[in-house]
Amino acid sequence: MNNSYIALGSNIEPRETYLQQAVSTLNNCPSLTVVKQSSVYETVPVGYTKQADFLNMVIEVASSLSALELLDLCQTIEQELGRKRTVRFGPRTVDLDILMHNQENRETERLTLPHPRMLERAFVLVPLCEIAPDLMVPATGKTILDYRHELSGSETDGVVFWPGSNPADD
Ligand SMILES: Nc1ncnc2c1ncn2[C@@H]1O[C@H](COP(=O)(O)OP(=O)(O)OP(=O)(O)O)[C@@H](O)[C@H]1O
Ligand SMILES: Nc1nc2c(c(=O)[nH]1)N=C(CO)CN2
Repeated sequence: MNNSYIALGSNIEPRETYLQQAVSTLNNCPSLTVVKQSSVYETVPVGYTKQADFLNMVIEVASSLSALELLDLCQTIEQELGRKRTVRFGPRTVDLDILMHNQENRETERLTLPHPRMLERAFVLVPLCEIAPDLMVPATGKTILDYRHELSGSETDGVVFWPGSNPADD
């Protein structure tokens, strides 16, 4: 079994529905189980800032898929849910980024692991820290909680708990 973490984001309405559809489509795949899911957070856009706020969350999945098979699956789901690639870092119905796949470290044209921007993104680290604070980041000797502590107050201020989304409330 392989253990992976996936970050989900949406900033085109209905944002919450897009996130839920992506999670249930993944969970319906026979080769994959969603093991944990974070709360949803509303987050200010990072990078290309003239766009609507995002909803972001992170999930942990167990699967028999290789990292590239998981990337294929994530890209198929993005396409099914109507994602159009126009502006780099721009608006999207749903974006699925593979953050980590086991403790794999790789840098290829199609796939870099861990995700190259995950450790500087409050919209990733806050939800990831909720479900995996003790997860070790390959080749760093540091945990997600360590990186979460390194975020500035202004970065974490842009990540706000989205009411009603805590899976423990179900
Ligand atoms: N860990 C990864 N997870 C998902 N895609 C990746 C990863 N590493 C490299 N890629 C490649 O990045 C390409 C661009 O992805 P995408 O369009 O989702 O980028 P983006 O969401 O605009 O920016 P970002 O990658 O910073 O979130 C994909 O086609 C994919 O091949
Ligand atoms: N808040 C927020 N900002 C972003 C996001 C995102 O998911 N959330 N995704 C980006 C490209 O993947 C660029 N900027």
